[in-house]
Amino acid sequence: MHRRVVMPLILVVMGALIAPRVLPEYYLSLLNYVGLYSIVALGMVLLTGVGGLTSFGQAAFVGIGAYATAVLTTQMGLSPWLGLMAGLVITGLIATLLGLLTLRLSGHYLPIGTLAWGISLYYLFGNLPNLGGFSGISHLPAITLFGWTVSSSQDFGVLIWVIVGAVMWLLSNLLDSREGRAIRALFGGSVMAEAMGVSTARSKLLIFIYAALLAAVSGWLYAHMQRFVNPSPFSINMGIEYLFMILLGGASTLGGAVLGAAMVTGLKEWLQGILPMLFGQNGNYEAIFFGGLIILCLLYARQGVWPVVVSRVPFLRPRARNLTALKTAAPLPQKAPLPAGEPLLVAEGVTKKFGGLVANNNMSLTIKTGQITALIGPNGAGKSTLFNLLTGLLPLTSGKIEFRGQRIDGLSSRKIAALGVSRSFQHVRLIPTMSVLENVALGAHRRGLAGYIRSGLHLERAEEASILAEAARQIERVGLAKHMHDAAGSLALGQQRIVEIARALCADPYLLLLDEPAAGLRHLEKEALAELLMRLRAEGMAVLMVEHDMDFLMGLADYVVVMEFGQKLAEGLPEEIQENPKVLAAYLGGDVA
Ligand SMILES: Nc1ncnc2c1ncn2[C@@H]1O[C@H](COP(=O)(O)OP(=O)(O)OP(=O)(O)O)[C@@H](O)[C@H]1O
Repeated sequence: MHRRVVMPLILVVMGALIAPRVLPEYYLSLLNYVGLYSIVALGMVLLTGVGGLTSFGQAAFVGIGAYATAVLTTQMGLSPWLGLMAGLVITGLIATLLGLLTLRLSGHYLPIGTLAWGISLYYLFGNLPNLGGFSGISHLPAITLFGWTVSSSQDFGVLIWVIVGAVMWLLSNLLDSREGRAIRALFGGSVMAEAMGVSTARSKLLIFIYAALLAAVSGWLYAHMQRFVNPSPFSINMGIEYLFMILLGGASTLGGAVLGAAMVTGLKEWLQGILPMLFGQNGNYEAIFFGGLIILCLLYARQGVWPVVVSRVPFLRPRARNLTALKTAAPLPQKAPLPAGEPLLVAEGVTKKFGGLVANNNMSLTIKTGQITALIGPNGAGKSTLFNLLTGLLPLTSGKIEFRGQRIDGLSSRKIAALGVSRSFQHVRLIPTMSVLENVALGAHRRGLAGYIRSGLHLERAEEASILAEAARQIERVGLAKHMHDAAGSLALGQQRIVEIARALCADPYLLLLDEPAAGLRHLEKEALAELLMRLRAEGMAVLMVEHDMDFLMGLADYVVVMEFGQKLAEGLPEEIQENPKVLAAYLGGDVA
């Protein structure tokens, strides 16, 4: 289970059992609302806090869950459980459709898209025939479960908070899995995640549907608790309030979702009582207060209140991952090494134009197994562009690239990664808040199979242990064992580059592409990196490396390709390149050694 959630989960379960017996009716009903909002907010942690997709429209999915059961139970006489099923199916279908339409939008266009459908669905609830207009549908039946009629606040307290506990457990397991790492990788954009073999479109759609389904469950509970539904609780205002909750509590933490739901609900109740007394008249003054609070929160506690609470309450602190299971984990299957000295990747006539600028002009390159090929050239020569063309990050303007005899130009970076090409980036792309171990484990994404259901139920323990064991092995291999549990962002930049190499190795590639791996490394660290690359070469791995450090490179590379102005200037053995007059003149300025 997710280490971050153990204590919050225990608190929730204890609360679910004890609170209904001891709390007065008013507070119990308030607590029930906190639970209902928590279910929605927990989904938003997955979607927004972890996945980075901001939605203002979650309240509309709560409405679909509520209206589906309201219609089926009052107009067709069906059981609330069938109402729940119908609500989930309808929500799933609508979320799939909306997700396919809006998740392609990036940046601020996505939140604007969610506003659009959030508002549309709200007006649909008020205007569709059979939904009772803006006065709504009443007389919903009670939920019954194995002879237990869930009707009093106490009954709902138990049901709601048991569901909150179950959702926290499912999400904590999911976040701690291979799929969870893929979701976290979405936050920094899709480039790195796709290069690690993650289908970002799939991950985005699935978390969108997951969050929508949780909202629908909350709507179902709400409808039967109130025995009445009308459109007002599903308006865009409520969608914004759900966002407030996770922002205040801590958008990327499950404990923060529950805390945020409690804070907003409690504060709103208190302010609605106190502010009219201060201002001498009724009005939505609490909205002004919340606006101010959010600004303060964004200024001074951007991670929300939960991390502040955790830092002051020792028993809430995350515990280090128990690594004993990794020692006995079965190794992941490995690709058989290829015979050394054979052409692995062949690029011919590769041209890339950015408008009028020709960044790569008729470039050709052959990378062989068991060899380290260096790609050098002055700044702006087109090396990184060539890297991006070889790894499918950019489409070619013309030319062809073959990998193991198969055309790969035109394939997505994810498909190219799946064939056995793994890379590091010129500008490090790690998830800074995630541990080194988890960052590296992301490299093995394609070597695991567990999906959302198995991960949520934590039925993938053996596979997860194998993935983490492989990540730990690669971290030890690159010499960063003592930083295994440190947050990747806390490492020096040079070390972060080495973490990227470990992550790339975790994919078990045939070809490793390293963009300036020695930049920022100290002398001893460079020596260790050179040793590692030589060992990889001896194992049959092909390496293509862009590097500016000539001392490091010339002692290591088997073959050097020199680029200038997007074209190949020269290629050959390091000693030939060091004496090539064209290279000396154009690039090395006469000082190669
Ligand atoms: N996405 C892009 N859009 C427009 N121009 C680009 C783009 N990417 C690169 N370029 C241009 O293409 C040329 C080659 O850039 P590239 O980054 O490939 O060079 P480089 O050899 O890797 O340089 P450096 O060593 O500084 O990283 C540069 O003139 C750059 O400005």
